[in-house]
Amino acid sequence: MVISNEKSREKVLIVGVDLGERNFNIDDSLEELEELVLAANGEVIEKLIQKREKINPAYYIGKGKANEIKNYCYELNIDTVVFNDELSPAQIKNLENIIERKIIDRTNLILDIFAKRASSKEGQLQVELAQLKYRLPRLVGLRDYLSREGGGIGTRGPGEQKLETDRRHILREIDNIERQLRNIKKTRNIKRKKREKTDLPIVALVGYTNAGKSTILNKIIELNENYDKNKKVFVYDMLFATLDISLRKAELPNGQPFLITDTVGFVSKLPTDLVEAFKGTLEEVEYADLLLHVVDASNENLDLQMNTTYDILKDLNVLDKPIISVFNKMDKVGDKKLIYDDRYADEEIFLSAKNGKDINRLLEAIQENLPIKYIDTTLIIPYDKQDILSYIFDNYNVEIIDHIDEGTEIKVELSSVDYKRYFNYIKNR
Ligand SMILES: Nc1nc2c(ncn2[C@@H]2O[C@H](COP(=O)(O)OP(=O)(O)OP(=O)(O)O)[C@@H](O)[C@H]2O)c(=O)[nH]1
Ligand SMILES: [Mg+2]
Repeated sequence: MVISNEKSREKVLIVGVDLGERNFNIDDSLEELEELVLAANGEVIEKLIQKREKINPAYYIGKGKANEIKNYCYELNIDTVVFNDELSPAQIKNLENIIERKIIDRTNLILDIFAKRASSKEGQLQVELAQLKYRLPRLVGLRDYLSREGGGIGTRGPGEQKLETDRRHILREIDNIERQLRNIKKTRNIKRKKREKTDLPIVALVGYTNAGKSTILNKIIELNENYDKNKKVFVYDMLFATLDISLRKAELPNGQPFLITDTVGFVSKLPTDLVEAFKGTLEEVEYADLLLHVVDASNENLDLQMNTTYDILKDLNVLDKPIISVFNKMDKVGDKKLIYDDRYADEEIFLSAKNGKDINRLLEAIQENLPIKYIDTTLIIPYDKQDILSYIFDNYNVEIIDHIDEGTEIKVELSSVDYKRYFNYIKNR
């Protein structure tokens, strides 16, 4: 049980149904639900499991069990009851009528967490859209707490703003958001085209929620900021004027510049609607040259979490990219033997994001696995720089365009390292 000192946490009772399915462990699943509740600023006071042959279409659980929950809520001073699956509008309404507490299902809970975490404009719009679509058929069941100020879990939009409750307003808002998203997509395609011209390799961090993706990203950026103090790498700043903020600049030990992007964490039983909604933000994964699959090695459900991530990556059609599995939080593992089945990784690396040396090892692993990219470039090499010209002739297929006053004009596909090295000689840069 989670003990919290924060008085403001909502008191939550969680409920799961065990249908005895193979490959499904109700205890693991509820443990994860408890972590999700915590992430949504709730505190789990009690858990209930009901074994059933099938889900009750009217109440999800049995009607008798619902009455039992009502009593628990009264005795334990529970604010909110969270169910481990998505509930139909009718189930929510019926449960509310009996239990007389706020009823939240797994989908709504996950939407709530995503609403808190979405940071980009697009991510926020996508979450809000998914929330409004979820809410539309459930307005009757969700009663008055939806419109209440500070209604807690399940009532907050991105940035904690209050979500719309009027049906006609919701429909108009859905239209409005969909239009905004179409525009963002257009802009993104234009930006991507610009980026493809410079063609820096992209590394995407993917993995289960709480695995340590953002921590690793921040450590890599920090390391690079330390390098940057001694080096003036104006090239980047210029490139970055045209990039999304979700893509950050970094450099490998050999000087190769690359872009790195964080993604939203995956969770199991991710509602299908939300997977669709998030395909947009996960689009960077589709354009990545290498995936860092971050896993929390200290988590009991390591294998389940890795499989969940791989299922989503399979869905996105990206399993053929180079993948490095990063087993993070090794400081918490101790002597425990890790049991998992990692079919898709090209390399596995074990580390602790908090350790700077480990981050250096990770950068080396990226360097080894990152496919080299070549960039179509036109250079003008001054006549007094014959050494550069001969280096390029020795290492590339070169097409001589012209001999002009400033030097020899050549066309060549440079590796990104050389692109950076000879940046000063690029024509019309
Ligand atoms: N002990 C330990 N804790 C870590 C390590 N790396 C990250 N953490 C902690 O794990 C928690 C989650 O880290 P995040 O970087 O936010 O995880 P994330 O994968 O970005 O999570 P989502 O954004 O929710 O998907 C934080 O409290 C980190 O401080 C590690 O190597 N060791
Ligand atoms: Mg994160």
